[in-house]
Amino acid sequence: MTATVSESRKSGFFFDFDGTIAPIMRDPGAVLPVPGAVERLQALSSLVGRVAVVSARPAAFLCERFSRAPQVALFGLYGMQTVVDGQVRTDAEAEPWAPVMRGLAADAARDLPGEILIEDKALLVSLHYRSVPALRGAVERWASAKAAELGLREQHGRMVVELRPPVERDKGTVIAREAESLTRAWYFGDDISDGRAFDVLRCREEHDAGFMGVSVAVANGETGDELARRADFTVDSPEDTPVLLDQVISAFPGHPPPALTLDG
Ligand SMILES: O=P(O)(O)OC[C@H]1O[C@H](O[C@H]2O[C@H](CO)[C@@H](O)[C@H](O)[C@H]2O)[C@H](O)[C@@H](O)[C@@H]1O
Repeated sequence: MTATVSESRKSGFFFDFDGTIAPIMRDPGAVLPVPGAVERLQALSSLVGRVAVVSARPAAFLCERFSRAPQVALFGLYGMQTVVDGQVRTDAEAEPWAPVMRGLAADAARDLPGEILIEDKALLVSLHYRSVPALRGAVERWASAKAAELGLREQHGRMVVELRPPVERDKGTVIAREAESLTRAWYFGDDISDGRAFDVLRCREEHDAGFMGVSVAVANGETGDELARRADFTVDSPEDTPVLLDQVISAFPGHPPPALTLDG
């Protein structure tokens, strides 16, 4: 903590959304940040050089959830979307894939059982089997075949398989770029895709003696303990992330943590 406080303007805090600062629920559209998370991120953003949310959610969804934290940077669809001056910008390399992804969402609706929730995020299609875990194998086989047929990338997550365009964007590439000018970077995540950000921080540390990366895993039985074993710290649930952030915030002189509120 001291190392971060002493180089606060060259420090960054980066957060995954679902399962890290938001609870896991059956209906993705109903998810809000856990109580106090938005306030903690906003408070941090006035103390350090960079605070950002790096998620597979669309940037527009993140804009709604973080409207009360205007200094927090938002990266959606694994970095294929960014928000600049309140406007969502989509990666020029990814955009031409929109028709392919539209067709894919239609194929999924036609081919997969009705219990599979198809989340069509324009440039990313998520196939959720949370309500019928027994269909995991069938969904994964369908997704792999489609990825091979259309030249797409597969990303596995918590009771979900996602398909996306083959562009070089993931949580690791976002963190590598965002942390370039920083000497301290913290990343909080709960899922397989967050491992890429952990890797980038570890690699940068190995090659840059002046850099310190801190990986924080939010434990859960679905991802297993692989991410937690690679983390510097582990918290037990998304609700515990604001508690850890309180410790970080209170390490800054004259900055007691903000009061928890119940509306996220
Ligand atoms: O990068 P993230 O912010 O972690 O987003 C990853 C995916 O999160 C969401 O799915 C997960 O959370 C859902 C809501 O709690 C849950 O129903 C689902 O089973 C989880 O996989 C989101 O719906 C996806 O679009 C994101 O890709």
